Amino acid sequence: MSQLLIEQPEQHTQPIAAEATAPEWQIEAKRVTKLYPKPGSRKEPTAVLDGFDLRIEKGEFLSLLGPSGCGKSTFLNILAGLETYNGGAVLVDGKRVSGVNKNVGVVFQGYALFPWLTAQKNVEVGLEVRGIPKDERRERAAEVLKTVGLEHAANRLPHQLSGGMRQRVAIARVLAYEPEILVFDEPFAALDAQTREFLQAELLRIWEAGQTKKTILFVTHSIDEAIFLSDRIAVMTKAPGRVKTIFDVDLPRPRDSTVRSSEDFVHIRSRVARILEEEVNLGNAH
Ligand SMILES: Nc1ncnc2c1ncn2[C@@H]1O[C@H](COP(=O)(O)OP(=O)(O)OP(=O)(O)O)[C@@H](O)[C@H]1O
Repeated sequence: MSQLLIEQPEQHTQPIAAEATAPEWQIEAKRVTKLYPKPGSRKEPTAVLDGFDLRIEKGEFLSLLGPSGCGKSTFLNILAGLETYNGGAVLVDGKRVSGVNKNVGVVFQGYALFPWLTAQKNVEVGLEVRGIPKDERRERAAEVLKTVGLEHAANRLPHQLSGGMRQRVAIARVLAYEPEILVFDEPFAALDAQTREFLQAELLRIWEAGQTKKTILFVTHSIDEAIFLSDRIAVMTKAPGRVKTIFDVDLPRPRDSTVRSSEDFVHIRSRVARILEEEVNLGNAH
């Protein structure tokens, strides 16, 4: 008993108010290092991430911006359990990431749909590998296709869908198995500007309507996309990447496209652009 008291003294002395307001970190990256072998050399690896620190709260929408090659996708892949890392720690719900976590859903830029399966079946397949019974699979897939506005296209094959529709199927597939965390790697980069803005608004609508908000890590090259969507934006340094500056996006929610022309939006855009340009220019100087 006395040992227990010695090991946990803070729990008895912390004020209750401080405990109630302490953020609940769902994702924690602490001093993460990732090395890749240099092409042509086995001995000298290159650091892609070095001292990468980031904390994301439960239910938060955080975007990651940074110069090309700074390690954004690398971190996303580490978080999803698709890549290993060499130093530091990446924790999800306080547990070290080791291998693919079924609580993390990933949406990539390429739609990665099976071309021979209908939209409905493409969504169902993700549920099948998770052992969901057939009837429930069918029901859930139809439900999420409705959520993303594609119930009319459920029986179409991917080649019969536009790029934006295909990306909505990819999002539906991930939403169907209800992960708590969603990670997006430039999901709208290949789409035309109009479809891109439409899907950004759709993504916000779906996320804001969720009973329990999912935690989102969103990798993008677009400052406007990051501002429109996010609670916070983390700007990375050039490689070896680490988080350089974090911006709070204090724009009211729910957001619609009118927010893009607001004074606050324009103001934060210039602040983020200045920090990002510093890094891009540093990269170009070498
Ligand atoms: N499997 C790999 N083996 C060796 N090097 C790799 C591997 N994957 C990525 N890299 C290198 O790591 C660096 C970071 O890549 P990453 O894709 O994470 O950057 P990024 O910030 O997402 O880039 P972009 O914005 O251009 O998509 C790049 O120089 C890339 O060439």
